[in-house]
Amino acid sequence: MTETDKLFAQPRAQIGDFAFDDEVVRVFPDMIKRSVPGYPTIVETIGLIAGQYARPDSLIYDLGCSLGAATQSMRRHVRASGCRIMAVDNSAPMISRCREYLFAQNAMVEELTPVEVMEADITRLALQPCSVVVLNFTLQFIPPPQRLQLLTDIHRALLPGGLLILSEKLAFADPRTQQNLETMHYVFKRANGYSELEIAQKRSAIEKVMLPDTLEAHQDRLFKAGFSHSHSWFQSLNFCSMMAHK
Ligand SMILES: Nc1ncnc2c1ncn2[C@@H]1O[C@H](C[S@+](CC[C@H]([NH3+])C(=O)[O-])CC(=O)[O-])[C@@H](O)[C@H]1O
Ligand SMILES: O=C(O)C(=O)Cc1ccccc1
Repeated sequence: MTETDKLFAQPRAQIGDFAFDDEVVRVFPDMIKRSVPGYPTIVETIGLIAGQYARPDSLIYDLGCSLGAATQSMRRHVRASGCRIMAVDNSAPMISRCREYLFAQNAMVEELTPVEVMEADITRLALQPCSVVVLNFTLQFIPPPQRLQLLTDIHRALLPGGLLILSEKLAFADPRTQQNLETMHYVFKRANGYSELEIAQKRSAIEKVMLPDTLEAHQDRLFKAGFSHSHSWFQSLNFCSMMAHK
């Protein structure tokens, strides 16, 4: 069983930068569900989309896999023969718990797509030819100057007809839109039991390490990286998921 997220419940004298350490890993499933509107739908639908685009005998990457939620969904939906999923994250505690969860899934469900779990920095990975790549709320944690290179590397590794699924928190150029959706995101968190203090302290912790782009910036960058076509397929408040075609 996973714990309830109370990480930011007590007042802190100083708020350090948010990191995917042991403390966060212990509460992560609860934290992400209560913080990201639409997360369960996005995870389930990533499985469906991957099932449609996975080619026989090809690789699927889940980059910044955390506890492997998207990987678990894809393993249930991908039916193409000879496919293998590579789940990658650079947080050692995430990776070790991700392995436990996937092992538990093996025992419960038959005919799952095989997975390899890897502790690595995705900006330094030599990507192999693949049919599907998932960046489910990962790109927003990559330093902005490295984002185009990562997408270019992903585009190069994708096979013809390959697909990138990219989910992100969005920023909005129009100040009223930004304000409205940011407020509604706080309303969502309040409705999920987070206090004003928890919301404010978490905000300070992530503001320097998680830097959202606008949808337009994402689409321009995807185009520059070589993708021929991209569009969003889901949005709940300021959280969005896109697909980009090779
Ligand atoms: N350079 C990097 N290399 C590898 N991993 C990284 C790097 N930078 C950050 N990460 C990893 O990216 C993940 C982002 S969480 C993804 C949720 C998941 N996709 C999910 O479907 O539940 C999103 C969130 O917490 O909002 C963390 O596990 C980091 O360790
Ligand atoms: O909590 C937030 O405000 C977010 O924007 C999403 C989030 C979810 C989990 C870890 C870091 C950020």
